Amino acid sequence: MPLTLATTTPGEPEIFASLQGEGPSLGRPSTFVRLSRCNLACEWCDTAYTWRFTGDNRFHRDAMAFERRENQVVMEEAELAARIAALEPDRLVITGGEPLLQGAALARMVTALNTARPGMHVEMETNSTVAPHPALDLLVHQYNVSPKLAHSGNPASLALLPERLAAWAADGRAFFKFVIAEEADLAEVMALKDAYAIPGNRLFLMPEGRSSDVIRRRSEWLADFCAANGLRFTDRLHIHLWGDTRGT
Ligand SMILES: Nc1nc2[nH]cc(C(=O)O)c2c(=O)[nH]1
Ligand code: SF4
Ligand SMILES: [Mg+2]
Repeated sequence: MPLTLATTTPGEPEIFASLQGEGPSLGRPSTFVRLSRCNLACEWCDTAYTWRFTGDNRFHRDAMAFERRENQVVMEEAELAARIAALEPDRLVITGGEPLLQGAALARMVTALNTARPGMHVEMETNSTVAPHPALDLLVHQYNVSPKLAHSGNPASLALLPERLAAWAADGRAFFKFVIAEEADLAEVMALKDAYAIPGNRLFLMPEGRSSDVIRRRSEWLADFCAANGLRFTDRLHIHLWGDTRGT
């Protein structure tokens, strides 16, 4: 089975070289691949074009519906590996949507990539709910794990899976990245940190926002909270640089 990618414009797969805008690798030149589909539905999702297709009426604050045909493109693993190998960065960020939903195909793609371009650093963005396919797990250097809090609108029974959270907490490759919109979200993070013994040096807080202004406003109190509690702060560099646009 090939991979289903998101698109920048109809028919064009979302594969691009940029700077990692979030988390422990912020600022590093990286090639991004965005896969389509997600098993969650966050109210403030900034990539709803990966999952909120016509007929899907799960709540989203923009209530946008996307035509599946214009927003998905299917690609063979070898073709994707060749496109990544042809770009400059020696780091790959696989994102979505929820990329681990396509774990077996991703394992085949990264295996091909390792032949075409040995030494690539492979970083995976995930919403925390899907166990990595065992073959893929052997090929990933870093996970950026973003469990979704109550303000995402997802029921905790879908978004916060104890077995998964415990597994990520125990994996030194996994960096947690919580999206924070309100000060009320902080108590929820601290409870998860305690419950799963997540070390502060692997726990990032990131302001929710799709514009520089909103991110800046929330950063003021969020950065103070991080400093006072031994947690890491991450900006959303790509939003400041390029705004909320596909392919950046
Ligand atoms: N530059 C850049 N950095 C990112 N880090 C995580 C991203 C994502 O959408 O998962 C992302 C993205 O879309 N662009
Ligand atoms: S988990 Fe990520 S891709 Fe899925 S709905 Fe939430 S923010 Fe969007
Ligand atoms: Mg994003």
